[in-house]
Amino acid sequence: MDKQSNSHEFEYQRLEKVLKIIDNKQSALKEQSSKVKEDVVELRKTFWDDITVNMDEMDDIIETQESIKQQSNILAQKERHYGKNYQRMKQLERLKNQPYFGRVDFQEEGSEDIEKIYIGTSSLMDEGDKDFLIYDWRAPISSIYYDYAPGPVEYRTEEETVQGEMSLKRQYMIRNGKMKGIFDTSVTIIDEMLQESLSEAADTQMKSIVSTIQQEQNAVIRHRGSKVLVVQGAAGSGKTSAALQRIAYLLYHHRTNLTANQVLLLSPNDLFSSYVSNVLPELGEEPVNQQTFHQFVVNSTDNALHVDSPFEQIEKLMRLEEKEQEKQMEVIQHFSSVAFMDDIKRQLEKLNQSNLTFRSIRFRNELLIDKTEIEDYFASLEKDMRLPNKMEQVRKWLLQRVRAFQKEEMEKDWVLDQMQLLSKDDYAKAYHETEQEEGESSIQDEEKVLREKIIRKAFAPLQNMIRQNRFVNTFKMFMDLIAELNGNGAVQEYKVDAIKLLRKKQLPWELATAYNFFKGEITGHEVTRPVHLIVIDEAQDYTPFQFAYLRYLYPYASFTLLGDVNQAIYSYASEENPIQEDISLEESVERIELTKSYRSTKPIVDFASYFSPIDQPIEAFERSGPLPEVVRLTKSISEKDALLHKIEEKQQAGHETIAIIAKTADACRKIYQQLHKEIDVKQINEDTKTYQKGVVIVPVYLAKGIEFDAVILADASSEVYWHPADKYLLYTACTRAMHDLTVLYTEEMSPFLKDVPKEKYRYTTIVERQEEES
Ligand SMILES: Nc1ncnc2c1ncn2[C@@H]1O[C@H](COP(=O)(O)OP(=O)(O)OP(=O)(O)O)[C@@H](O)[C@H]1O
Repeated sequence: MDKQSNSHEFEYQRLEKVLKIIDNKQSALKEQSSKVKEDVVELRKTFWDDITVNMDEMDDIIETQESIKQQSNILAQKERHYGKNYQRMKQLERLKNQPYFGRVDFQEEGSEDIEKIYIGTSSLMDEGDKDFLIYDWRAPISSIYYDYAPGPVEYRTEEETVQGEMSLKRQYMIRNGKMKGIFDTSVTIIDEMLQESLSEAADTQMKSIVSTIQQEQNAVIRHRGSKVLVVQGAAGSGKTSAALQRIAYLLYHHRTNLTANQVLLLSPNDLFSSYVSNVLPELGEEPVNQQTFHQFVVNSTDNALHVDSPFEQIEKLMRLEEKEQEKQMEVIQHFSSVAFMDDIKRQLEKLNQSNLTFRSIRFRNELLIDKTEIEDYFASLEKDMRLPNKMEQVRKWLLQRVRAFQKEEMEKDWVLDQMQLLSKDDYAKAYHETEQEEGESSIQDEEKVLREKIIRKAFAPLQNMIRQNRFVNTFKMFMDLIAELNGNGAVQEYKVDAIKLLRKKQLPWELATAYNFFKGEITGHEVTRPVHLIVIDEAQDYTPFQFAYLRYLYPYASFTLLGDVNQAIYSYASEENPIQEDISLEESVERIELTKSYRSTKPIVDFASYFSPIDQPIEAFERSGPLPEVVRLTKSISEKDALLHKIEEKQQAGHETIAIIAKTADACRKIYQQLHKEIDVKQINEDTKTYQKGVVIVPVYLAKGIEFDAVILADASSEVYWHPADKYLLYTACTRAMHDLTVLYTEEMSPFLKDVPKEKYRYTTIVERQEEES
């Protein structure tokens, strides 16, 4: 082994050398960029100078067009070049802070040489652009760093599997370009770096985990093969982190056929979206299209509808009495199933063979085309044609009919009346138009132009209405479908209330996906952009119907689903979700399980594991911390005082992000009312867009996917968390804590907490502060 190149001295010198090269590259790039910028400015200024505009003959026109095109191409090329330089500059800036974080010495089978592979967030070549000084973490060879300890190793490239021997594996802690630590490891990735990273305080933005990716996470990130990858991962096992790294990995490896705008990342709420928004840019990638499923549904539904959110659904449900709640759950489950989707398909089949509900077409309060005429035309179309194709025919036919009306309407008096209202400018334009077309302009020609203009404008809304298929009343047909539903007593009862809501143009969440599916099957689904990769985080919160809908909309896209069956907070809504093992998906699906939990300290993971609703392996990363505290509030202390006391305690312990988690928005509001005059505290609701440090009050379902230094669970009494579905909420709430967990209750603790052995937590009773202090 080459002792010299392993010495720390060598590493310090190398770091200096690499930083110098980065500096040089930056200077060169700056110079190049300012040159390109000057070129762009100059080219924009003189764009027309190099073009000879000649419109005399057809040949001249073509030549002129050609030369404009060429000139635009040169400009676009230079602008692209400038954009690329800018991106590279940002990459170099990041490398300056931390050029690399790992090194492996690798000898390929059959080769004499041992290569020193340094790994960082992006690659760097030497001055002559011959050798890699740093390999991008996504390069094929970099995978051995994440997958192996020193010894025999292999990695896959697009073409082959390369085998060899790893003789050294080293980690560097480099901050602001300064070497802070060097660690050699003989097992997989050494824990020191991970320990350091996990012991840090919670941040308002998620960090990339590129330097400490674990082997099982690497399998998720680099997975290829099946079109659907399902990741079941314990709370805090790095699912979201791995999902974002996977997107960065795929964008890097499929540069030519996958761009950021072809990726759709579905996240649980806006707060979460903002929390993770920094990771991809930090990895040097463009942000991808990120939406909640609710936004996704709203975007493709009728503008006039109010679509309830899943949070409204859960809140409504939690407000109901036990018996009513059971009924409503039954109803929601009915509408969440793939069986209901099949019902809709059957209903559509029937509609296709009979008729749809159309709206008559009117213009200026006059009936232009009666709905019965549209019905007759629809009925005359070939029976076997699919509904969206029939609708296209109807659309074309209607537009044709409208064009004929336009001609008739041209001569009417109202057009003349409107002409009087036109401006001088309009008249002047009409004059020029006719002059250009006819050579000279006559009053009659001008009037014709002006009449056409008025007609075009007047008919535009009608044409839009036809293009947007508003001549077919999908919403009314959907209401009819709901009204005619068969189903058990609960569904029958529900129908009545649902119809009332629908009449008010309010779409309950349990019907929202179904309506979009129904509507899309009639008028065509609004899939505006090509999407090649869909990543669904918190996928356990999707109903089978919702997932089937996405698969149906994007049959050619690859899917990565990440979730945790134990955090199925909508288990109220559906007993099934796409993360479950026994869910049968049509095609081949590969599953990866992440069992190690990184977020919380070992005592917190151990504590929560006793009330995880489903028996799933979870292993805590060895990080110590205080035992969770379970506190009974006696009658002598108010909730307000108890909370203030606990918050102060956490602040004194140095925690910066402290969450008071309650079950419902109502409970959060009450707590906020009690505290906001006493301390600086923020209430998080559905509309909260950004995550801030400090003390926050948040309902469990909005704390999903996020983490806090300390969590205080406001009221874990038996009357709050009692239903089997509450167990998921309790588990989700407690696993948000990184370093410190406190659970308060009054009178009797939740039955789920009673399953935790006493030695797994500190049990205290809170008494009034004055008493305690005296
Ligand atoms: N390999 C790793 N290196 C450093 N930190 C990690 C690693 N894996 C996970 N973490 C950290 O653990 C925490 C939890 O990660 P993440 O939020 O991705 O987990 P999750 O599985 O999505 O959690 P949950 O389902 O409970 O919301 C984050 O702070 C993340 O940075």
